[in-house]
Amino acid sequence: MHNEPNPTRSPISKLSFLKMHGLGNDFVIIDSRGRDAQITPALAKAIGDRNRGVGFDQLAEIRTSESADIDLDFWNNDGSRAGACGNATRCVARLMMDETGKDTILIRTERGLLQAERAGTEVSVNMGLPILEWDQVPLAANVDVEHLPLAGDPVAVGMGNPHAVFFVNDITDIDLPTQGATIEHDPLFPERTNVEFAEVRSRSEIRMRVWERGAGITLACGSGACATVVAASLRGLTDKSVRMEVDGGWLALEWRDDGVWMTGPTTLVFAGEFDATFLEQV
Ligand SMILES: N[C@H](CCC[C@H](N)C(=O)O)C(=O)O
Repeated sequence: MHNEPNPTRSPISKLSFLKMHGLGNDFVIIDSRGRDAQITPALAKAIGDRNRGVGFDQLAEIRTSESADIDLDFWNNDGSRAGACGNATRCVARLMMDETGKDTILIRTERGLLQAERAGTEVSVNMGLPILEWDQVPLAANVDVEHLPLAGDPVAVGMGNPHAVFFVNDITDIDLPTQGATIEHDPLFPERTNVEFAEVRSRSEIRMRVWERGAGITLACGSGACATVVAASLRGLTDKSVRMEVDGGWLALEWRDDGVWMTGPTTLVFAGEFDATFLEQV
């Protein structure tokens, strides 16, 4: 009997990973440098299952880069791709800083080249300039991004992924699962959307809660925090530099001429290895 490899099966027999989080926004990080991409939608979904896999808000796959320190791809736990993920970018930047000893890391993501820097015990990343053209967010219709024609008068902001930011008087007064899921799937957003609710506490402080496209409620969302400071500043509600309290802690945000900078903590939780029997079932 021949022991031919089964072409329908993943050729991966063991898969090492790291679990990290930034403000409780949690990630599985897989290093695929020097080899072909290993993550498929089915594998992302299986790993992302909190009962049968490990669970994560996003999976980040590190790839060899020709133009930066690394390339980075993001997956949601429903198996869909995300064009941007600020907190995972900060987490992976921390790994690369520890690995190389450098204080500045260049990371190429789907939205372009991002620069991350050591900021004391924290990590800052420039998430790039906000996208405010309706077809680039993207939206399904040519409407005013600063006042979307939806109940609650949200602002649309693209950060390499779509966001709808709602300003509310009282953050405790929102039904996040119901409103989040409804807005995520509103036909105005052809690629669905991440949804942020923001209570402006002062010109320099915002309380924000998030419903993420493809992941649901999370304790923090870096690109969502960036979108929120842009929206608040466009509406004249805050300055361009704010402290933001999310469910998982605090981020510092600053919309500068070269992009939206976000600073916050990163935590390495553990290193693990997916077993061959788990991978074979995917
Ligand atoms: N947690 C991420 C955002 C994930 C966005 C993802 N849910 C999408 O489909 O765009 C962050 O820190 O920016």
